[in-house]
Amino acid sequence: MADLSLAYLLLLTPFILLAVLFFIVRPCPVKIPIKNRHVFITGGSSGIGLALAHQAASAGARVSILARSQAKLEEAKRAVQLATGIDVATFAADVRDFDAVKRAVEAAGPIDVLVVNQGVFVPGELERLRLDEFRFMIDVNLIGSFNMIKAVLPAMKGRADKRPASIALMSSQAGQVGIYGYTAYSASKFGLRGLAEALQQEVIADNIHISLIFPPDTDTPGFEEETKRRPQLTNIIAESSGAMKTEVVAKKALDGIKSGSFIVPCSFEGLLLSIATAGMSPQRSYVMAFVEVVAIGWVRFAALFFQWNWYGLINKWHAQQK
Ligand SMILES: NC(=O)C1=CN([C@@H]2O[C@H](COP(=O)(O)OP(=O)(O)OC[C@H]3O[C@@H](n4cnc5c(N)ncnc54)[C@H](OP(=O)(O)O)[C@@H]3O)[C@@H](O)[C@H]2O)C=CC1
Ligand SMILES: CCCCCCCCCCCCCCCC(=O)[C@@H](N)CO
Repeated sequence: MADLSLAYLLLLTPFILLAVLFFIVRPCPVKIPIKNRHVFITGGSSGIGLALAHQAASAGARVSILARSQAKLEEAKRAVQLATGIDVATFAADVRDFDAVKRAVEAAGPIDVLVVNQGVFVPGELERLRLDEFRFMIDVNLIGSFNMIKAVLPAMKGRADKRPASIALMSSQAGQVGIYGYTAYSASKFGLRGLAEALQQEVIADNIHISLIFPPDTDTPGFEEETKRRPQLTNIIAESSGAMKTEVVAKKALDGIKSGSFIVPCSFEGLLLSIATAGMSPQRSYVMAFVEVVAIGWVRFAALFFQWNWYGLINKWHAQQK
């Protein structure tokens, strides 16, 4: 009799766990509507940002894009107009210049979905990177994101439309695990995670929801430039997660934003990496929370195998250099 109830309890454990998680996941699940809302994308003139502009416009959003080069902005505007028949608003500003950003944001009007996507990457070993190169990455990727969010928040909080709003940050898988050749880049992208976790607590009462997107290598114009000077070992290690098409990454990102997900992986390896690095991040989905709780030990085991493999590759590479 006692044996039988023990067996029942064991069988029931996953369901009990699922039920508990259903009630405790916070912040609560949310959907972010895109149609007829103002989506503002930084770095929207190229690569992932431009693909996002296309897809958001097709989904019926009012789209604004911001970047430095007026010429690239105009070209992007024409491309979206040609493909979708929709006009996007363009703003030329450098995210490092808070006053310029503030002026652009004020001219654009209240924003419902901010996608902080601008980013620069200069790969190279710390010893070889120049001082201005690592500062450049921290300034554009991290400080620039602070500037954008600080400029956008007041009007976003005061929006007339009280429906859920979103701030999405474009990190990278190199913002979940440090990778050879990416000291400064990884630091800038890891920084976004701290910013995102803390900010979510600060803005939840205003019905604003944060998403952090973690793409692997993606075939953008920026990436094409990067590969010209990427250290061989960076290439070898990054190949663990392959390369993705820009449109696919943009779709994953937009779906993640719409579903209000805090962590947004873009591929299967990305999903494993997100479980391995779940840490103390919020998780709104009780199903994903269940997967994390059940799988985390084995995924950590897999992660240690990746490290074993990477250090093996590094060793081999150095042996070949001799
Ligand atoms: N491609 C990849 O392999 C991956 C990319 N990512 C991240 O995704 C994001 C987009 O990357 P990707 O599409 O490849 O980039 P691209 O280089 O193709 O485009 C970058 C965009 O950001 C803009 N930008 C750059 N610097 C500034 C600045 N200081 N102020 C305002 N705008 C700026 C650029 O316009 P302009 O130069 O005119 O300012 C351009 O619109 C980045 O944050 C990147 O780190 C993450 C993982 C992988
Ligand atoms: C169980 C654990 C599974 C782990 C799989 C891990 C794979 C990690 C590979 C990291 C690749 C980083 C690419 C960065 C791309 C990027 O941001 C640059 N292209 C700059 O744009």
